[in-house]
Parts: sequence; C-alpha cells; structure tokens
Amino acid sequence: MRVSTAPLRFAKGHGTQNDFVILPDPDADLDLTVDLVTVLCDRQRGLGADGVLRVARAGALVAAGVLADLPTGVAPDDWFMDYRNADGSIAEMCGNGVRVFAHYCRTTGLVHDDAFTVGSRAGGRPVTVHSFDQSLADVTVAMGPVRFDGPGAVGIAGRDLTGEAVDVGNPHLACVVDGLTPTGLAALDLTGPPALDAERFPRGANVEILTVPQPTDGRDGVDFTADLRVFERGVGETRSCGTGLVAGAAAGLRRLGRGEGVVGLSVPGGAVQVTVTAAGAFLRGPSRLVAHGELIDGFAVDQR
Ligand SMILES: N[C@@H](CCC[C@H](N)C(=O)O)C(=O)O
Repeated sequence: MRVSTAPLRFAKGHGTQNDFVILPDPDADLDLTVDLVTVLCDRQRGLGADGVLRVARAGALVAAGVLADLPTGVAPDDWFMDYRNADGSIAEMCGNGVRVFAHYCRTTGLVHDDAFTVGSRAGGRPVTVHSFDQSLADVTVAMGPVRFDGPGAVGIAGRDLTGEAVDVGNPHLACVVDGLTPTGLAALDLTGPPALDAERFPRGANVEILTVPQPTDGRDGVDFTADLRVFERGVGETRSCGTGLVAGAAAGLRRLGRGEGVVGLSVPGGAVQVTVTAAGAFLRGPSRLVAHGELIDGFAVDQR
C-alpha cells in the first residue's frame, strides 16, 4: 500500500450510473494494490464504486512496470485509463469509464482539445467531447473493432441462455432473448453470478441480456432500440456497461441479419447510442462528475 503521507486525491463520477473512483496519478507513483482498490470501491468501508480509473501518463505506467509495453495506438504522453474492477482485478477496457475519464481530463485541464486519445490496455481509444461543464459531458468513444467469437451458453437468473461471444477489447457473452419484454427483463434476478464454461471463456466474461432490437421511425438517427441488463466480470450487476452495450448492440443487429446500424439502448442507469460499422463501433453517452476530494490518511487500514 502507498507509503507517502501526501493526501490521496480522488474524484467520483459515473457514466449512466456505472460509477468510478478516479485517482489522478500522472507519474504512476501509486501502488494500486487489490486491497486499495477493493476498499475504495466498497460501499460501506470506502467511497463505493464499480471500478477505479487511475489517470496516469502511459509512458509513466511503462516506466513503473504497471504496463509491459505501450498498447497499440497509445503514445507515451497519452493519458492512460488504468482500469480496475471493484474486486481489484484488471480489465482491458471500460467504455463508460473512457467517457468519464475524458470528461475528467477536459474539466481538470489535463487536455485542452475536444478530440484526443485515451489509452487503455485494449489500445488507444479516440474520444470526442461534444460538450462539457464541471458536472456533465456528452462524449463519443471510438470503441474499435467488434469481434464475434462464436456461440456460447450461460446459466443466469435461473435460466439457461445462449448468446454470442463478443470481444470488444474485453470479453462478453451477449444474449439476445426472443420474446423478452422490457418488463420481463427488469424482473430478472441478477444477484447471483453467471455459470460460464471456464474452458470456453478462459478469461471469464461480462454477460449481457437484451431484448430483440425493434425498428424505429429513424428519429434522432437511431435505427433500432433495445433494453439491456448486464452482469459484469469482477463486479456483479451494474446499471450500465459501455463495452457490454457495444457487444449487445452488435449481437442484436446480427440477430436481425445486419452488420451495421445505430442502436439506442436503455439500461437501468440511463440511455446511450451505439453505432456499429464495418470498421468499428462508436459509443455516445453522458458522463457525470459528482465530487472531488481527498482521502483521509489511514482510511485503508482494517476498519471495524
Ligand atoms: N463497466 C465497463 C466494463 C468494465 C470491465 C469489465 N467488468 C470486465 O472485467 O471486462 C464498461 O463500461 O465497459
């Protein structure tokens, strides 16, 4: 755990209620241990969050040995989103996290342009900040390619479901369920962990359940709408998951025999828009910053 006595600064934010503790650490000085992440994310002992976003220069993370190399499309001076799940595990990408990260960089003056690249373990992710103030931003993330990895099965919510394994930098199983209504989706019990075949999913997977996308009249440039819930690897059910929304949109379009389209998705935490093209996917949605603060020294010591 961190030995420095300087107070640990943080911010708190969320993207469609997928919430994060943001730790500014430009030179990657912080020893971001599993214990530190889990106590920060604990909703009783810490600040409470689905994950942690460390804000560091990519080159500093390489120098500190946190990253072995710079991922594709990431330059040493790029701001890198060092993402950790609430259980302390490392994930390759976080779509909602990138929106919140970009908002944080913009409001704190780390970045002075509206278009820049955020580093992630899955590679560089170009962002466009359409609008922002201290509290709210509207951000599009170029999420890169969407790769289908074949069919998969899962036991979840007392049901056996099949879906598409989808790689969006991190692994997903997106289950588009025939006949499922938004009300039926809302009634599912997602408190228990999904049963996944460990040989089929050696890295585990985030599991999405969604309704079959329905066509719209093209209003707001959206071709289809669907409702989605997600059980995240390393977290549990969250109110939104950006990479999961991209995986779900791509699987939903595929179910309709389409490789491209714009899907408006509703999740328990809000709504986003996903554009799937042959070249890659784009995720557009809100970011909210809710606090900037300082942790009290010793906060991470065993608390009872
Ligand atoms: N909430 C994220 C995804 C975070 C990582 C995920 N739990 C994993 O382990 O892959 C998002 O918005 O994409």
